[in-house]
Amino acid sequence: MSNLEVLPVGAAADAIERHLPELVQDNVASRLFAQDATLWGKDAESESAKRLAWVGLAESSRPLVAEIEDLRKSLQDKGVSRVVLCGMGGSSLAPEVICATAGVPITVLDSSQPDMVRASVQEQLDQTVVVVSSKSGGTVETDSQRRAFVDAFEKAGIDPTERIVVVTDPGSPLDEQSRKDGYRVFNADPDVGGRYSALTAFGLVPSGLAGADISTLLDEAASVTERLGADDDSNPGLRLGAAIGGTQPLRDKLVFVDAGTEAVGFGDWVEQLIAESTGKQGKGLLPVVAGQASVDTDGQTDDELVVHLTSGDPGTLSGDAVAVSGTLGATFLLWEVATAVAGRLLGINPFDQPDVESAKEAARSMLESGTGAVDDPAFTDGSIEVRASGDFLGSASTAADAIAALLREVPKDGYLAIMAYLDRIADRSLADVRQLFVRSLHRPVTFGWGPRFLHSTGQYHKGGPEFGVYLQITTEPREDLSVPGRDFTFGDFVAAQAAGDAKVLADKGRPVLRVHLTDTEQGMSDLTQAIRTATSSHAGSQGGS
Ligand SMILES: O=P(O)(O)OC[C@H]1O[C@](O)(CO)[C@@H](O)[C@@H]1O
Repeated sequence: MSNLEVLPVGAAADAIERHLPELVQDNVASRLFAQDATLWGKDAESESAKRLAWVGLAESSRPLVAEIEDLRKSLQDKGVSRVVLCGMGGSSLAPEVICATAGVPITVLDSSQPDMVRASVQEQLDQTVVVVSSKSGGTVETDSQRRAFVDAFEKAGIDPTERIVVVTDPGSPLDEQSRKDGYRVFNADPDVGGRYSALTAFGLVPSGLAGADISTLLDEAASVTERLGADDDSNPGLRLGAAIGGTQPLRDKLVFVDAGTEAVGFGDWVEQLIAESTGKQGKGLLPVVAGQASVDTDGQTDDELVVHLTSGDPGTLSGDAVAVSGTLGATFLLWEVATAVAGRLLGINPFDQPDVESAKEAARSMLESGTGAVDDPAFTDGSIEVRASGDFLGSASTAADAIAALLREVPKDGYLAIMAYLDRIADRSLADVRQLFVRSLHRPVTFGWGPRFLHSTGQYHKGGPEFGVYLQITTEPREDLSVPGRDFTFGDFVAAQAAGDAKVLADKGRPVLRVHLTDTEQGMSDLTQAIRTATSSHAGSQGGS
């Protein structure tokens, strides 16, 4: 495989032709690799100045390799071979892709859903090392997961400081407390933001401990650093940035299709990078992670650009699309450059996430007051409680009618976001409903597991264009779980996160339908049936298939 290829057709090719001369003339690539913070305008300068060190990680992360490999060996000598990663968004998405692509096992716990936490905490503790990753050290999901593991190790008579490794920024509350308590701490480069941190300790420590070849990953990024920093119209980073951020009219939905890439689950990583970097000030690009679903590309809409993730020859491309191939390390760096370039073309700061805090604040206040997550349902249909913001429900009295009413709210340039606060391993079949909605709506449909998506597309939902419509799915945990040392349980917390996010969206006037499953198994079956009924009636009403 070549180490990096960007092949555009249609609107993507036009965008490159239109923008490349200026990007080259303005020395955007060389300035980016010189960490020039002025590339995104005055307002973005102070944030950008402390968020550009990712351009040099292929070299600056090199010393970590030996440290991580030594630690892996010493753990293996003690029979510790199971790696669990506790972290959200940029603190866990890259290791998940690196390990899946390398075919090495890792358990990524990026949820506050009690059943998921319990499953991770209870399994093979005697063989487990836990990496607790948090740049800020303040993410409540990660802190709660850490507390659960410390408690479990202590109850099993295992010294937590022997089995928990911390990755965080120097000087974070987590850094100071962990060092004081005697934990092994890896500090990450503080001048790299979470979603750009794939090649920092956040990406390398958990992946290296799990057995991935992190030295080669850095070699792959190093091999393309010169090309990506060149003020040249063959620069794949400039080309991809122009393709995704410079179409006219803007194709602001990027449909990521797995077209043979060897990078397993790459869409989930690039989704956070693009959504959280560009979705703000009412603008942004919405990643739609379609996997291998051709239904998303059969009826490409005029605001979609298809991104084929390939491992080489993409075959004959049609429509408005771009094919991208490359080694994993090279492709991480390519997309980071492309997102920074697209941010310049879109006129936004690609390094802040101003709207994420609003949902965290809403969740905190609900936890403290113990209200909000339990407002009365509009009605209950069997095992499904139905709540809605706004008055779109009308006379709906069944879950199917409520969903059909929500579908009628999707604007012609809008999208539907499904946000499922369930166990993404045990309940993974629920993700299949996305395609039913795509077939019926013929509009982009995203599916995110909660609370994981809050650290990815969540910024876009709240700060991006106001044409989203939201279906939130929550459930009663099979069994709740306390958070040691806190006055709330994981069940309280995930309910408050869902209610808080729904409130922030509703306060922005967005249509939000909240379906709560009072029994997970029965509820998933009833909900899937209701979705089938609603999507077929919606398709019928549109004269569609
Ligand atoms: O690494 P931290 O500080 O726990 O943050 C986790 C994630 O939450 C966010 O800060 C907000 O979603 C992301 O940018 C980040 O990757």
